[in-house]
Amino acid sequence: MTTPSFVIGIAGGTGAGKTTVARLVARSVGDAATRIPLDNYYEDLSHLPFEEREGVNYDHPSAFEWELVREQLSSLLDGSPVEMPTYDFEVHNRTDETTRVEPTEVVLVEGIFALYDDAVRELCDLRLYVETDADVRILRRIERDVIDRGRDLEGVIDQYLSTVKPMHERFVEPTKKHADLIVPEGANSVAVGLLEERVRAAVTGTASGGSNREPIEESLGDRIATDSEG
Ligand SMILES: Nc1ncnc2c1ncn2[C@@H]1O[C@H](COP(=O)(O)OP(=O)(O)O)[C@@H](O)[C@H]1O
Ligand SMILES: Nc1ccn([C@@H]2O[C@H](COP(=O)(O)O)[C@@H](O)[C@H]2O)c(=O)n1
Repeated sequence: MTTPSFVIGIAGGTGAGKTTVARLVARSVGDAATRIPLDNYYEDLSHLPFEEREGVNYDHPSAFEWELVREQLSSLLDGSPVEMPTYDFEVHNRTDETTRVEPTEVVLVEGIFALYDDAVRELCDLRLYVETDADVRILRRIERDVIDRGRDLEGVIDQYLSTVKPMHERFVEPTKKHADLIVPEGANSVAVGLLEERVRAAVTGTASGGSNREPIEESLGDRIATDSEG
């Protein structure tokens, strides 16, 4: 049985580069890492017709099934596999299928609200906030939503102005204060390289310290005291 030893939370605005960072970092340790995209945990809206699902505010924390996120992450950290929901952006709903996720050494939880929920944050050893300017993010999003998510330009712009932008400012950006590290631009090669080294060390068991399950005062306490003694 594998019990994950290193959990990374990757938050940031839409289009910031969270998924790209998570993919690159996960790839560097192959099967030893699992990605948990929080998008898969949008509430099941099967009870609503498509036209109503189209109008939902998907950038409010209440759009997510947090109980399921907490439950499945805890199971993985206890070494048990989970049946992760899957999401279809074209129909604004979960699919009927789930993906079996086995616990691995490294777990990467990524999504706009990866640092929002207290319990989820507590489960993370390293918390990242990917920070990219809003103009770059909207340009990336337009391209992605039109090409990959079956949206039209007018709809993407309307959604951005009515919910995505205000919710980002109200709920997503403030979670930056919970980050241990801020990653500029997304797939920033220096940051990704350092993260790759850190997860490789976690997998080979050579990592020293740096776990946030231990409060900073405890992990750095001696060094802070020594430094202040001059
Ligand atoms: N540093 C970067 N420079 C240029 N493009 C990037 C960078 N990081 C990510 N991207 C691109 O931006 C787009 C959005 O990235 P993605 O990882 O899907 O964002 P998020 O998961 O935060 O919504 C993708 O097309 C990705 O290839
Ligand atoms: N049916 C949905 C569900 C979510 N969204 C948008 O996805 C964004 C989060 O995903 P990122 O990969 O961009 O981080 C979020 O901003 C939602 O607006 C959607 O458009 N439709």
